[in-house]
This record gives sequence, C-alpha cells and structure tokens, in this order.
Amino acid sequence: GSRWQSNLKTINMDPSYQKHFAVADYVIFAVLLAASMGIGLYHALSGGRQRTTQEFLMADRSMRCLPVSLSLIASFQSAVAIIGVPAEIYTHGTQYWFIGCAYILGLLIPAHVFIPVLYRLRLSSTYQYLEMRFSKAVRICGTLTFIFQTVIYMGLCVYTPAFALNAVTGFELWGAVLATGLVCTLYTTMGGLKAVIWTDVFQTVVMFAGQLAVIVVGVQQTGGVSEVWRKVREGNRISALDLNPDPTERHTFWTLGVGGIFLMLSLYGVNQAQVQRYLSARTEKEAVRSCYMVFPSLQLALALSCVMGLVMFARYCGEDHSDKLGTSSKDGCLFSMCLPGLPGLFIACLFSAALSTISSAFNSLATVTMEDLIKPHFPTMTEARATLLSKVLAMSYGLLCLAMAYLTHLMGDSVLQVALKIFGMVGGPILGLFCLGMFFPWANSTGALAGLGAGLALAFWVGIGSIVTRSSSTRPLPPCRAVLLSDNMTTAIHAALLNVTLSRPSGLKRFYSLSYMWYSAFNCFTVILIGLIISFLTGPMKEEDVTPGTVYPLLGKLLCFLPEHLKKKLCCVTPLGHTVSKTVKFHYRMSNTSETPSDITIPAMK
Ligand SMILES: CC(C)(CO)[C@@H](O)C(=O)NCCC(=O)O
Ligand code: NA
Repeated sequence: GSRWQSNLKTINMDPSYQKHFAVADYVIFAVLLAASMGIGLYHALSGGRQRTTQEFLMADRSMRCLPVSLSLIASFQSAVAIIGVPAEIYTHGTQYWFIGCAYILGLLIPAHVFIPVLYRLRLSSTYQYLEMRFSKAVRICGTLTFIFQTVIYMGLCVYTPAFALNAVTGFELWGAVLATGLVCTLYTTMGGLKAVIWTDVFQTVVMFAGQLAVIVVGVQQTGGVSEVWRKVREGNRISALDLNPDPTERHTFWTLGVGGIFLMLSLYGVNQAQVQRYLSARTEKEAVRSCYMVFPSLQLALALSCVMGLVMFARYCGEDHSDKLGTSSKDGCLFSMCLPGLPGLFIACLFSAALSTISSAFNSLATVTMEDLIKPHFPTMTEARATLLSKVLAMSYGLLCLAMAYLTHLMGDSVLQVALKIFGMVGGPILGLFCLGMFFPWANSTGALAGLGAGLALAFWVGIGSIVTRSSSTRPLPPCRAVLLSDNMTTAIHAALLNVTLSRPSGLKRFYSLSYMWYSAFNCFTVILIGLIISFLTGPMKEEDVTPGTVYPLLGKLLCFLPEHLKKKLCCVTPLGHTVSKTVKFHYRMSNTSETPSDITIPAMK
C-alpha cells in the first residue's frame, strides 16, 4: 500500500469531490469510447477488411507520416505520464523537464541508424532482425523479453486511469479497468493496426486538448500567469540545471539528458510498438520524417505536463488540503479533476492517453507472438487462419492485461517511477542486444545470449535491490512556504529526511541506489560488454558470415580519420560497405516466406 493510494482513497470518501462529475462529464467520456469503437469498426469494414495479416498487423505498409508520428507519441504517453509527470514536478520541482534534452539524440539516432537498418530488411517484427543477425534462439529470447516488459507495463497503463476515475467519481475501479480493457480489445481486434494508428491520432488530440484546458482553467483560478509564476518561485519549484555527476542522484542533467537518451533509444529505436509503425510507413523517407515530427510533439507533451504540475502547485499549495489529501500528495495534479467543469475532459484525456498505449501494446504483442513464436512453426498456415489467430491473440492479451492490472494494484508506488524502471530494467537489455548486433560485427549468437542473460540478471539485481532496500534517493521539496511556516512538524520531518538522504549509502546499497534514469544505459552496456567478451572467447563472427544489411558501420564512421587498411584490420569496415555497394543478393530464408521474398536487393548503407 502506498501514500498515493491512501490519498486517493480519502478523496473518494469525501462526497464534495464527487458531485463535480456531472452528466456532461459522463457524456464526454462515453463519446470518447464510442468514437474509438467507431474508428475500429470503420477499419474492420473498409480497405481490405482486415483479412490479411499484412493489413491487420502492418497496415498494408501504406501509412503517411502525420498519423504515424502522432501514433508514435501516443504509444508511450499514457495516463502514467499525464498523472506522473505533473506529480513529479509538484513534488520535486522542474528538474525532470531536462529530459527534453534527451529527445534530440534520442530521436535523431533512431531516425538515421535504426530505421534505415530495420526498414530495409522489410521485417514484420523487429525480432526477425535478431534471427537474421544472430540465430533463432536469440530471436525467441528477445521476443519473450519484450512480451514480459509489455505485459507488465500494460497492467500499469490500464490501472492508472481507472484508479483516477474511481478517486474522482467513485466509479467502480474494476468496472473501469474492465471497460477500458474491453473497448480497447474490441477496436484493436476489429480494426487492426490501421484502427490502432487512427484512434491514436484522435486520442492524442483529445489528450493535448484536455491538458491544455486544465492548464488554462487552473491559471485563471490562481489569478493569472504572473501569480502562478510568483507562487512556484516562492515554493522553490523552478529547478536550476543540476550538474552533479553522482549517478545515484535521481534526476540531474546527466541522468535525464544522457541516461534519458538510452531510454529514448530503447523506446523509439527498437521497441516493437514503434518499429511496427515505422514499418507501416509507405516509404523509408516517410518513416524518417515521422520520427522527426515526433520531436516537437513530444516536447509539447512534456511542456504541457510540466506546466500542469506547476499550475497545480500554484493553485493548491497554499491551501491546506491535509485533511483531504495529505500535504505532500504525490499526485497534486489529481486536484485538477476537481476543477469545476473539467473533470470529464480531464478523465477523457487520461483515458485517451491510456487507450492509445494499451492498443499499441495489444497489437504489438499479437504481432510478435504471431510472427516470432507461431508462424515459424506452422509455415503452411493459411492467411485466413493466421489472421483469425492474430485476432484471438490480441483478445487474449487484452484479458491478460486485466490480470496484470491487479498486480499493479498490489504494487503501489509513484506510477511514473514504476514505468521508467520497467523501461530501463527490461528495455535496456533488449536495446543492448540490438546495439550488439548492429554495431559490432564480431558479436556472435552465443555472445548475444550470454549478454542478454547477464544484462537481465544485473538489471533485476539492481532493480529489485533498490525496491527492497528503498534506496532510491527521493528528497521531496517542502510542500510550500505557507505550510512550512505554520507546521513545525512538517519542517522537522523534512529536516530529518534531508539528513537521511544526505548521508551517503555505502557498498551494495550504493549500487542499488543507482538512479533509475541510468538503468537503460547501464543494462545496455552490460549486454554489449558481456556479449563482446563471450563472442571473442567463443570465436568472433567473420565478416563474410554476417548477413548483409544487418550491421550499421558505426565504428567505421566514428573512426573515419583512420587509414583504410587500419580500419580493415580492426574490422571496422562492415561487410556492408564493400559487398553491398554492388547490390548483393540477399540470401536469407525468412521463416515466413509468404511475406518476404528471399532475394531482396538491399541498398548500400551510406
Ligand atoms: C517515455 C517518456 C519518457 C517520453 O518523454 C514519457 O512519455 C514518459 O515519461 N512516459 C511514462 C510512461 C507512460 O506514460 O506510460
Ligand atoms: Na498513449
């Protein structure tokens, strides 16, 4: 049980907070669900009517960059971010905003390194790459790791908005979880990836509109922008750039701006949900362009949620809500739902964010299960059968996510931190696997497997260690001046907290208190390091054995100042640079030959 949950339970018990959810709010909410269902139905009945896996899972590879880019933002922007980021700002100040710096390289690298490699191989699942580069075993391990990550994350995503709705309206928690899960399962199952992408577009717009409306009304009620600014300054919420190099410091420029790049790479570079969208674009150029277009929208999403945290702080910090919500509520933003006239819109915003994430998860899970785990064993399966099975899979994952929501219910922590920890602990090793394959031609299959195993083991050691010892150093800022002056008790508690966290932990405990913003980078490097060591011990891959098109000449590019013969000696010139310039025939028997002809000409990687 956590503070967060008990806080919410107290709102729930106060009837004055519930009367704000009027008929109009229910109508907004119902319209959102109905519109999403409508889009699903439309795509079930139009186009190819979802009769092929090519359409159901790949949207016929015909999408344009605008819907793809909006859908790319929607995938990892769920109610977790809508509630968690403002709560983070409310409690700890604006330091988290610096994660925006990581978006630059975090999107440029996927656009110019990962997309070209993956798009040109014409994959259906990103894990096909692992089989081309390494072996079937690596592919299956990668797929299982991804399924594990997504299923846990999905539970968190379904649970969070249902919890908020329950807090505001007293709406039955599990009823809301069930409704979200069912609506989402239905439109995903009916309309396939096209429905997922087009509902994402609609839901992203609702999400932005809801946040903007809450901010505008919040500013108005506080008494204008300057008043908000004065209050957040007074409350010490505007953080300066923190350049402390200590890796155990939770949020600094280094953890957010540098560690965040690896988080972004694992989400926007190699995550199946995103790669599937790049692959659904009609050309590689459209895919790259959509990745570029994510940048401004993601900055906007970040800015909106950070500003919302500040506005909520200005609006509520001076008031004493301790009787209802506790003074240092992690979820100051939940106050916003009590704003007159807005709870419906804000709840719609939360559910939009959640639905668009869950639907991506269902569809990507159905895709990898089909492409990586089932099709290779039943190469003769008919298209109709495969499509039906994909739909059954999307549905089953929908039901599984309800079970996962219950798991989240038991966990209870700051939702944003839970999400970022999952991304780092499980997404980091997967990123490492892809980097090992793409940038290091010597890496072999044994090395990859050992690397992934070691990466996951270390990730869980640190991750679970930090949960058990509770050693992530959180040092919430004092609620606000008014409260500090009036409440000696709070002052005393904060002084005690400061003392505790200022005394540095030692030994293993210090290892466990590694900032979760470093998890992705740390786990990625573990996989690469162990992967390379084992590869060299077991006999590194030879240039001519590496499947053409699977290696990106990163080292060759980084060491471009070296003379050619030296680079060749270091094996920095990838097989691609030489052989593909003459457009080699690509001899690789795909496990699903129906979709990918075995002779593809791969353009040279320039
Ligand atoms: C994925 C990032 C870090 C991208 O800014 C952000 O959207 C975020 O913190 N997301 C939290 C996870 C979620 O919203 O489900
Ligand atoms: Na979303």
